[in-house]
Amino acid sequence: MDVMNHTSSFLLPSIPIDNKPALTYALIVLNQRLPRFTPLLWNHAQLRLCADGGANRIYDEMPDLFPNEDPLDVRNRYRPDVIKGDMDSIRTEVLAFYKDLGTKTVDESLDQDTTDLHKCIAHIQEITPGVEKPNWCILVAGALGGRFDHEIGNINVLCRFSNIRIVLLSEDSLIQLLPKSHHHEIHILSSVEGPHCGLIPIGMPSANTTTTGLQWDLNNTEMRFGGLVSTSNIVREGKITVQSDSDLLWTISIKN
Ligand SMILES: Nc1ncnc2c1ncn2[C@@H]1O[C@H](COP(=O)(O)OP(=O)(O)OP(=O)(O)O)[C@@H](O)[C@H]1O
Ligand SMILES: Cc1ncc(C[n+]2csc(CCO)c2C)c(N)n1
Repeated sequence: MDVMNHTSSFLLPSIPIDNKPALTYALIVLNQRLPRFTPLLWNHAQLRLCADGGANRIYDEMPDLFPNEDPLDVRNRYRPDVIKGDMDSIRTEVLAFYKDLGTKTVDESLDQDTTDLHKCIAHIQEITPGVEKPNWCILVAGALGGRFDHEIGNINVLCRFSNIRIVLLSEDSLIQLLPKSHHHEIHILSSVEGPHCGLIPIGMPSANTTTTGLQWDLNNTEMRFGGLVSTSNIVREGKITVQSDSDLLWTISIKN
């Protein structure tokens, strides 16, 4: 089985040249308080989208992250490529501001069956033919914490688009899906992440998961909700390996 490599190098100010795998990033900003490292993610990304009210966050909160600069300069510098959603949360003046700067806006208010995050991922899929390839990765800022139904909706997007690398981020943790189709090697950047971590079966139990590099490794272990799920685990080595018969969520704490 092929190995899929993972590192959180998007949390570093500059991505090391020898970094493997070398990924191309897109960023989606959600309608939650911006993590402090959002400008970093923005600079790494080739494509930047706001999900509906996420545009208010860029408009209101990016200037707060640069207190010594004129807010207008900051807003002009951080211009999203696309704003997409059902457009019930973006404020009129924010929409007008970014339209004037040339941002593409897509109003999908007729679709009340998928979330704004889902709409943004589907949009990236439409305009980026190679996004399912393993060298693409979509970063989602503001996906965790806040309303529980939104969090679960965001996690459901990981399952719905399980063929695309997607990383859900908040100020203090990240979540990604480890598909059962691969063995996984997670290269830990201990300056920015860990040591707290978790491995969680999603959608169905896992009959068989084996890991190395954790304080409480799994050894052909069964995990299921109502039984064992691996929360409050601790990263012990620089490389974590995971193999499982089911898709799992990997989560690790982000240092501040
Ligand atoms: N509190 C939150 N926690 C996690 N994600 C959130 C939260 N609030 C918004 N989001 C994410 O940001 C996206 C855009 O948010 P927005 O508030 O514009 O959505 P919405 O469609 O108006 O939500 P709703 O109608 O359910 O309140 C959502 O689709 C969701 O993915
Ligand atoms: C069974 C079911 N539950 C909830 C919704 C509502 N909903 C889900 S996504 C969405 C859009 C949010 O921007 C809305 C309103 C639905 N349609 N179907």
